[in-house]
Parts: sequence; structure tokens; C-alpha cells
Amino acid sequence: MIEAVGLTKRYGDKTAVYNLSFQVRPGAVTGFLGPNGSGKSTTMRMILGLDNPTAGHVTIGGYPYRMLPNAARQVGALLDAKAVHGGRSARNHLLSLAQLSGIPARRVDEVLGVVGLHEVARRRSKGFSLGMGQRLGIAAALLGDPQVLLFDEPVNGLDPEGILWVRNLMKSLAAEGRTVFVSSHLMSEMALTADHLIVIGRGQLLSDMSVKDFISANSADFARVRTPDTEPRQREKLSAALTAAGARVLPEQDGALRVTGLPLPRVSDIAHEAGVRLWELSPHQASLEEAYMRMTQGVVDYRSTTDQREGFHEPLPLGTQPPVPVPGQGQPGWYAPPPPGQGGPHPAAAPGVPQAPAGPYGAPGASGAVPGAPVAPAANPYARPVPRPGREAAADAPPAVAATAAPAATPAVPAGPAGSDVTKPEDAR
Ligand SMILES: Nc1ncnc2c1ncn2[C@@H]1O[C@H](COP(=O)(O)OP(=O)(O)OP(=O)(O)O)[C@@H](O)[C@H]1O
Repeated sequence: MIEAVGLTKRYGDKTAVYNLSFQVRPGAVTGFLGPNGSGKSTTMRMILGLDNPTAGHVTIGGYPYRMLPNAARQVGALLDAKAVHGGRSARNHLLSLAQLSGIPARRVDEVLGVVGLHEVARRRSKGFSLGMGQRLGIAAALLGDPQVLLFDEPVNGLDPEGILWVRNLMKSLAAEGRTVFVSSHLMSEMALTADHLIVIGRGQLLSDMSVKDFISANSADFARVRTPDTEPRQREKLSAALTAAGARVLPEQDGALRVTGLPLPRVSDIAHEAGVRLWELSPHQASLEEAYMRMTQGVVDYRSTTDQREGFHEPLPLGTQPPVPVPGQGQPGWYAPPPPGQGGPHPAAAPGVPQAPAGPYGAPGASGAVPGAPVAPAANPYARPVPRPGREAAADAPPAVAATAAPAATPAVPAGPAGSDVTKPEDAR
């Protein structure tokens, strides 16, 4: 078990983590969520003894990481997949970690197989793709067959098969009774992988509960109702009737209505009484993503603004309102650049190319494409008919992972390789 008590970290006048207390229990996958810059990596570094807390403490199995007997056999971590010596082959990288920790060399080949890198084991890791690097980092974390595993964004850069593999791996590690602590920004993935969530915002604890409880505590169920697209008046009529009955009605992007405050049968009755035909009436349960957005909306530090394409628009005539974007139709009034190989005028002006409806400034309404217009399928130069056996092996392998080989050795293989800068606090790099 990982236990943090009053954990605080300041970098100068920046408080990265403040008074954080939580427990990460064995036998479950615990997701660690929070917006960019909320302190997840800092917390993980403190758990692994790579950063010293300014106040508070954190222990693994009752010990601070640096006091753990046999740390490499007890804790494995992936913090930064790029923290490898690029000139070394994947196998040599893992071998050096294994030697430092007294782990037998045959375990290296085993984990290379588990993560699906055995075919490229002798290639220098500096030529690895992002996903291959992640796999190598996961192999390093598994090397000591540890009871406690920390993964910072493990699916970053992985293809869908790799993501599925990581999901199954996390679950099987937890099912074996291990403590699995994993950070991710992919909410849909976390919803499928994690049992429990710890959510932080601006370095402070926002939530510590099961995924199920988190969703129901941070979301409101609603009904989606859609009237015939061809009859906008019906939509207005229904909206008015529902509002009069006490519902809260909001427009959805696709033209449907989002109705809260009334049960589904009541929505149906009101539509019937108002003489409005329905094309859809469906219950909607909030997703983890929606619940997460709702909980963290007040603690997001980095929020994007709309790209106005300043300087690319024709000037708006005096007194004219800017056009409202229509979902799926691009930015109104925006002159999209021609596709590669087609210089000159806008492609929509080319003979034979169907015209999009004119925008308010005489420009095409969308970026040259007419919604619904068929697009000629292009030949895929990367299509490969035969699946790579290595990948398949990786996908099949996970459940066996940590149950195998228990080398009788010592020290740990935490974040990165010897000499890598990941073993230093960030402010010392
Ligand atoms: N070594 C450092 N020196 C100064 N500030 C730091 C240092 N390390 C982290 N910070 C700051 O602490 C805050 C938390 O950073 P951290 O990397 O822990 O966030 P995070 O939740 O992991 O973010 P992300 O999701 O983007 O990876 C940020 O404001 C960051 O700039």
C-alpha cells in the first residue's frame, strides 16, 4: 500500500502539491487524475523518493521509498519513457537495470516478450517510436516483479492494440493482489481500467472514491429527446412544454434537446400531450469524462481559446454579427487553404467540385467540403495485410506477466536507468 500524509511540495514560490493525503490499496487499479500541472508527476516522484516533500511524508508498505529493503523487487515505475540511454539497445538498457538490481538476465528476455519488443530487442532505443518507448518503460517497471507499480501516462503514444494490452496488464496485475497506481488523461480508458480514483486539482485532493461513486457524485443523468429535423417548430413547442412542466432544457449540438429534472415517461407524456412526434427519447448516463470535467472545471490552469484565425478573415461589415459555427461544417467565413498539390483558388471553385453554401462574406460555408459529399477512398500506402506476430504476442501475454519468474535478488528498478536525469529532481536537471 502507498500512503501519503499531508504531502506538500513547493518549488520556490510555486506550490505544486499541497497537503495531499491518500492511500493506494493493493488488489485494485487506482487512477490518478488531474488537469495539466495539477501535481500528479510531482506526487509520483515524491512517492519514489526522487523529490523530497517540503512537508508531510509518503510511504510504501510503511517505509519511505529510500528506506525500503529490496526496493527494486518491491516497486516498479514508469515515469518518463524517454529516460533511456538512446545509444543502448532495448535489451542492454534492461540488462543494465537488471544488473544494478541483481535480477537475472533471463528475466530481461521475459519482460521483452511480455511487452512485445523481443523482435527489436537489439535495436538502439533512440530509433524507437513513442509507443515502443512506452513499452520499454513498462518492461523496466515489470523487471523486478514488484508488488507495487506506478505508471505515469502509460498509454501515451500507444496504438489501440497497445492501449488494450496496457488495460489488461493493469487489471491482471491488480487481480494478482498488487498495488497499481496509474495516471492518465484518457478518461474513457480510465473508466475501463480503474476501480478507484484519486483526483487532484492545483495540487490538492479533490476526490478519493470508486469510479462508480465518482460518476454518480459528479454528474446528473438526463434524457435526450429529438423531434423530426424537418420540423423545427415541433422542437420549439416541445421545449416550451417541457420548460413549463419544470424541466431544464438545453440544446444539444446535433439538434436534440437535453432534458433534466423530469423522468423519461413524463417527457414522453408531455410530448404526446403537446402533439409532438419524437424521433428519439433516450436515457443518458454521464460518462467518467463528463463527471471529471464537471469536477475539475474550476481548477484547470491551461484553457484554450477559440482560434479566430486573426488576419485570415475578410473584415466584417459594420453592424454584422459574426456567424455561428455549424457543427461539422467548419468555421464560417474561413477560407481554407487548398489541399496539397492544388495551389491557386479555393478548391470549391474548381470545375466539377461541388460548391458549399456561400458564407456570409461570399466565402464557402465550410472548408471547401460539402457535408455529406462522398470522398473518394485513397489507397493506403501503409496497409499491411499480415499482422506482426510480435504485437500479437504482446496482446496475448499480459495475464502471465508478473506471476512468472520471481528472481531472488535485490534493489529496485524504479523510474529510469542509471545515470538518467529522471533520477534527479526536476529542478536539478
Ligand atoms: N522542478 C520543478 N520546478 C518548478 N516547478 C515545477 C517543477 N516540477 C513541477 N513543477 C510545477 O509543479 C506543477 C505540477 O507539475 P506536475 O508535472 O507535477 O503536474 P502534472 O499533473 O503531472 O501535469 P501533466 O498532467 O501536464 O503531466 C506545475 O505547475 C509545474 O510547472
